[in-house]
Amino acid sequence: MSASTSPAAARQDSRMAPASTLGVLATLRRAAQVSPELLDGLTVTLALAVVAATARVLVPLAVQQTVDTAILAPGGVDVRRAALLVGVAALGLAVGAGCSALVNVRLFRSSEAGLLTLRSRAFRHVHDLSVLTQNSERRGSLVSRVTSDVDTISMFVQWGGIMLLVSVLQILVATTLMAVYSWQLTLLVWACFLPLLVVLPRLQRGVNRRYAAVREQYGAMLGAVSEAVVGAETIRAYGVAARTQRRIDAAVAGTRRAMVRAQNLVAVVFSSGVLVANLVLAVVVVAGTWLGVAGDLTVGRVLAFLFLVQLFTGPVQMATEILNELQNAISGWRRVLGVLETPVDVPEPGDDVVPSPRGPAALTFTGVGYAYPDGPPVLQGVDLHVAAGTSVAVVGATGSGKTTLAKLVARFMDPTEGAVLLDGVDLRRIASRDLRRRVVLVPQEGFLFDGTIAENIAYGLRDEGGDRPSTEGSAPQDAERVAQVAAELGLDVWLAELPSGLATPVGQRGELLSAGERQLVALARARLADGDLLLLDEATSAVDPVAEVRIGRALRELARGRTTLTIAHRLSTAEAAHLVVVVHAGRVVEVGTHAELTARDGQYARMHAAWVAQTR
Ligand SMILES: Nc1ncnc2c1ncn2[C@@H]1O[C@H](COP(=O)(O)OP(=O)(O)OP(=O)(O)O)[C@@H](O)[C@H]1O
Repeated sequence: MSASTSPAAARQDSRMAPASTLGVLATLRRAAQVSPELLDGLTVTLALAVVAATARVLVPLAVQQTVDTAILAPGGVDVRRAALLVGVAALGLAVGAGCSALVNVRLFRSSEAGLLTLRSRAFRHVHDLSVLTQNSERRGSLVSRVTSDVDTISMFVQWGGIMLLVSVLQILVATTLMAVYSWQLTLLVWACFLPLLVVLPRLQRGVNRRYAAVREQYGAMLGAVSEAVVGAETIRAYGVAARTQRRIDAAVAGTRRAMVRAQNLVAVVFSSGVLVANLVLAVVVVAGTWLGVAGDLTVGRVLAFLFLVQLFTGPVQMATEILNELQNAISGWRRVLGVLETPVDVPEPGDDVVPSPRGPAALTFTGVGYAYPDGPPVLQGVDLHVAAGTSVAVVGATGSGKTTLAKLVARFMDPTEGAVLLDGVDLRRIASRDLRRRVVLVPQEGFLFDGTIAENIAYGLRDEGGDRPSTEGSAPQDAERVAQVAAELGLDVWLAELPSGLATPVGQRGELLSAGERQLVALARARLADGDLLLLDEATSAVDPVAEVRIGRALRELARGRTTLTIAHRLSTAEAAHLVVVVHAGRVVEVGTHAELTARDGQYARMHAAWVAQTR
């Protein structure tokens, strides 16, 4: 659990202004608080950058001095002085290059360290956000905040920030030197550049907009292509290849159009920079010569001006480009800081924490109500007691609130009213490490990771310390335990049929296994996790009769001796449970044994009669 997710941190976060409303400086300040490494040794880096920028002005200075005081010296060419000046300039340039390299290395180090902290804090926080927030926030955008937004920031921090500084410094130093040589010519140079300074930022914003359109079109193209690949079977089965092709062609054409539009504008921006630079050179030559003839300017100074103008053009163009990058980085920072500020809605207990030791688990709902954010109540006034070691089947129409009930027990979110108690203790007072050890949820579609069956089962292993499940399962004792639970659940016959048994790869999300086989792996994983309270969301997907028998056997074995709450989609599960709970429109409307409820003329009796008529 990261420091940022403690209740105190969350409270502190909620007192601060949200990141999305912060100005540029405030965003940078807060970013520096989150990643203090970014400021490591910044003063030295800045000093080195100043030296590097100043060193570049040495060439024009040396040219002027060499021409005016060595080549055109009153007593004839002074070779020694010329050599000395060139030597000093070369030395200065070498020192400048060294400083520049050091600046890069130092910036790279501090920014990598800072961004590592930022990325890992953001990732851990995303992980700590409730399942609810992750759903509503769209997982994709959360992932992009942790990856591409941090990359945008990284681009700016590693390159843009310092280049902006160096560019501005270079412009200042070059202007100062130009002013010393000739204020008239300096004014002329600035007069030529000013329109560019006004127009460039606008053009640059246009370029940004057009590149945003390119990214959008590119995303649409990727979406169309990947959908066609994933849905290849359906496309072939329905003979809609031509239609799909047209969609892809349109997306490709859209990307091309957007790209051409963006590139056209880039060409305009680039050419206008070159045009102005050349224009300024011409102006300097003409005006410089004129001033020279009038006796106001030496040959060396005119030549130095030509070099200085070169030093001026690059930074002007670069600074506008970097200012844009700064805008992107600032919005990236705001988004990442926004993630860090999202309060954790299932906070860890504070001082009121109560230990929850292993052992038979009793579950109680007292006056539980729940509404999803901005939604109507989906559970109301739920009172229920499940005795330790018993099995409960929750039944009800689709959308009645069964899964929500189970999610509250797993503490994916907290009830908006009332409380859920484990052995009489409110879940909000139980440390998540204890809760995860005691409550194990088997979702309808257990997620399988790319790896072998054994590795996937081993996700159920817990470290001795408690909460971190082991993913390797490679230690000999782990492999033994994996094989043992597989045997206990009666999976050895199935595993023996597979080419590599437990070492069989499952593919991404388990796509190499059938739906029934994936369930078997998920059940073995839950068995290894060995909780006291089992939450089973019964799979609705149909499996073949052999798999059905295997799953049934594994389920019975898994549930033996544990408190079990099953969201039952098959009424046969309800028949076998100790207690049946009927949920209707968010309320518990009937509770009793199967026999009791069928004897009543209630909702369960009607559901059961309909099911019997359908299946038997
Ligand atoms: N993440 C969510 N955000 C907003 N509303 C939700 C969310 N999940 C479920 N709901 C709503 O809550 C209600 C209860 O849903 P729930 O999944 O608990 O029903 P269920 O009985 O498990 O249904 P099913 O048998 O189809 O799985 C539904 O109206 C559903 O639309």
